[in-house]
Amino acid sequence: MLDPTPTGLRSGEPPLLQTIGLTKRYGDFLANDAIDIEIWPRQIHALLGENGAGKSTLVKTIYGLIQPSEGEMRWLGEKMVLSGPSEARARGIGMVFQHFSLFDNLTVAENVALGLDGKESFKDMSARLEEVSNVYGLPLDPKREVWQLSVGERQRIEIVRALMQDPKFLILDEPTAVLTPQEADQLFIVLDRLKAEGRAILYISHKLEEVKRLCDTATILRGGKKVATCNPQAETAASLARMMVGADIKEVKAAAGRHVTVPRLVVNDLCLEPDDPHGVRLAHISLELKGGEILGIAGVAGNGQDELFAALSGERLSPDPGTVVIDGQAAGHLSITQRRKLGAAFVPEERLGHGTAPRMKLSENALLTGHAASGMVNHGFINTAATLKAVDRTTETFDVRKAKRDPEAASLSGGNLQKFIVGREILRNPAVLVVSQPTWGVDAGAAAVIRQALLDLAAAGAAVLVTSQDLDELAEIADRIAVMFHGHLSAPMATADASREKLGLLMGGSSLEQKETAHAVSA
Ligand SMILES: Nc1ncnc2c1ncn2[C@@H]1O[C@H](COP(=O)(O)OP(=O)(O)OP(=O)(O)O)[C@@H](O)[C@H]1O
Repeated sequence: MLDPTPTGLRSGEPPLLQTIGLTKRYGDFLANDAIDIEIWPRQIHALLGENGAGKSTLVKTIYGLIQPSEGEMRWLGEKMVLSGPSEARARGIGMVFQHFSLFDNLTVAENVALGLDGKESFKDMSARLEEVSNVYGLPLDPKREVWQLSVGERQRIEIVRALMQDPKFLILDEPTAVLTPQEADQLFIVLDRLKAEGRAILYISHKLEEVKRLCDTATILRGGKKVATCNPQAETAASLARMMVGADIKEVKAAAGRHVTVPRLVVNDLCLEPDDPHGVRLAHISLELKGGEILGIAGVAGNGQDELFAALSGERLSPDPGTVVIDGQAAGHLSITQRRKLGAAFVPEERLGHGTAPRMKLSENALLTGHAASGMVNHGFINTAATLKAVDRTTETFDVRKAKRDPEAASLSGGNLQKFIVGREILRNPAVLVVSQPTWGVDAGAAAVIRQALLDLAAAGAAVLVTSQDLDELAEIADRIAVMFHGHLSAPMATADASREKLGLLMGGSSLEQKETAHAVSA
């Protein structure tokens, strides 16, 4: 194994941060088991591991959010005990979380102000916010309210807020999980710049190709223990995955000769005004999805995907029932529960709050979406055993790792919660599944399990609509791909014809015809 310590840094200088035997217990469960890690300036250090391996636990300890059960941390060689994140920030440790800690009804600037230590006036802080966001090429309008922003823009707030504290060491928890390829490229430029400025970065990601491209060293956790330190550039994505999982990852395979049947989800000329002034107007959306098919919807976040999800799921009703047809029944005017009774299932993009109620147990969450169409409620009484059985089935099939049988949703690691939500809906055997970002934050092994389950669901006759910003994911599972831009949906094309370039052009709003005409004229 290569020595990941940059040359020249060993001569007497202590690492910026060092953990020695760092351990975190939850009851009998060891979330982190005696972890030693060294963080050096001018390095992008990857922290890799399966869902539930203990990555977030480790970085939360380093950021002072949780107290270690044993072991110690050293900052520039001196013992460091943190009573909370403000102490970590005071030393120069910044963190960008996987789940955003933003208040929806406050503006960008108000949110940033709340996360800072309040030593400057609001006006000065707003000016600095604009300056930092411009310097790093992460544009933000300080006056916009957060609920109006796409997930990618929300993440930008978190990053700018962390940069405004001028950190020496920045921790990023799965920063590209919700970004488009272009947004991710922009972020990599920012990270390279931060590294060149002499800062250290700890980078959690499940995207192994991007880790190989970006990171100088990697620490790999498995089951709460450190299992390896390596130079990711000298590894392959497959060898990194093997170290994480301890075994090879199965390939996703579509069933041969999948039977395409009748239309099960039809959208007819759906036009919908947004319910907020900055939302996206859905403009004449039509699509037809047959049983046995997977249709992928690509697009930059904030182009109407959320509005389309709301119109399909029944969170927004349409005045014309015929705009959404589920299994031959006009459903545009029906509620979520009524649509579920028709055999539809929905997985929204946001896991906490939208996909699950964070403070409720998994069984209670299973009941929230499953009560309409399964045996969880008998004559008005909740069948607790049935709700627990649903949790067990999901947990076993989708390998959801958790500390006890029926924990609160919020206690699950991000990827495990996603496996739970997607699994819960797939196991209901829906006729129609509408799913947004199915593998957001999910590790490579679990992503393969979820993608395979979507393919199997289609093979069993369901119509599956997948919205994803991950073009590789769509290429792997979708039969056809359409692109959303400014509330319009392009005509779906066969996945074999959907090159990254064609999709990228549509995602940027330029029509292919225009491009071709321009080519013809200039030729
Ligand atoms: N407050 C808590 N109470 C009980 N168990 C917890 C708590 N927080 C985390 N855990 C458990 O500790 C384990 C490690 O979780 P952690 O969030 O650190 O994993 P992770 O590697 O970051 O996973 P992911 O990639 O899914 O985000 C998980 O099994 C999780 O259920």
